[in-house]
Amino acid sequence: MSQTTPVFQAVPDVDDLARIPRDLRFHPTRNEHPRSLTPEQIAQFNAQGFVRPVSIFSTEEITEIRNYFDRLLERVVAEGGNSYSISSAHLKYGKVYDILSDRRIVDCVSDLLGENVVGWGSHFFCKMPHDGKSVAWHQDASYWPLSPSKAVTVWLAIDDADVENANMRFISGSHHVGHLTFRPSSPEDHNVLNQTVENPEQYGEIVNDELKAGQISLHSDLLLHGSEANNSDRRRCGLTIRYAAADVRAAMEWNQKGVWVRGSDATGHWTNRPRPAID
Ligand SMILES: O=C(O)CCC(=O)C(=O)O
Ligand SMILES: [Fe+2]
Repeated sequence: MSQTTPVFQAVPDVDDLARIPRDLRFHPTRNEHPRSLTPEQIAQFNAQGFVRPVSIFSTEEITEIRNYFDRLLERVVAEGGNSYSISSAHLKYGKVYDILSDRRIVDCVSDLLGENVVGWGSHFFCKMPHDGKSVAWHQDASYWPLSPSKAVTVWLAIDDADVENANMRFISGSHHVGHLTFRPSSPEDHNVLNQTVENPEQYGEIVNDELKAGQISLHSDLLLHGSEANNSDRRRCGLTIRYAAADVRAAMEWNQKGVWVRGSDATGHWTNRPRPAID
């Protein structure tokens, strides 16, 4: 297997995505005996499209992760990157691979996606104080060359995230309405990504995803969500970690991003690269 890390666009071209046939319907979770989540949390995921908050890392563990991220960000900025440019990080940094494959996180994800799961994405959304960047209302599945839409994002709070420093916000129940129409974001949106769904509140109520550092939320790839600009003096860093059921097919060579984190991938579609040697 090649040891070179392929380079993937964090945000693929809209026209390229439109050419890929995708089944973007919500697939409810049926799991009578969850291992880590409660039956109520499974029901909440099906009804509302998210589960939150779930405590994963202790104060000591998340402090260590935060210190690691601080050093990584310094390195990346010195090389010309920024606080949003660290993506597909599990293919480059062993420490991020370890978080993506952490048993406690994977137990929760597997309760939602089944016994065979790949982890394929890891992207830091680090809002520096007053950096002016928002994340416009969007559905993750709209950005991804994956089908069917059986994918879940774990948002790990590296810093405490709350209304003051612009936590992520969900539109409860919006995962039931299918793939929504969006417009290309305009410069005034100051969007980290490039799609904007208008009038989100017509699809459900806004829920603030306030999390303490070390906690996660999990959301469906069809759930409408976003976040406002961070107008506080506190940083708001989250690590988004993306998972899919192993029977999901990826186009644009995104299968190369996937590592097996639970069970197996009988078809060998996902490349399952080894842990990167450097942290
Ligand atoms: O961190 C944010 O504010 C948005 C992250 C996001 O869009 C996601 O987790 O899918
Ligand atoms: Fe998202």
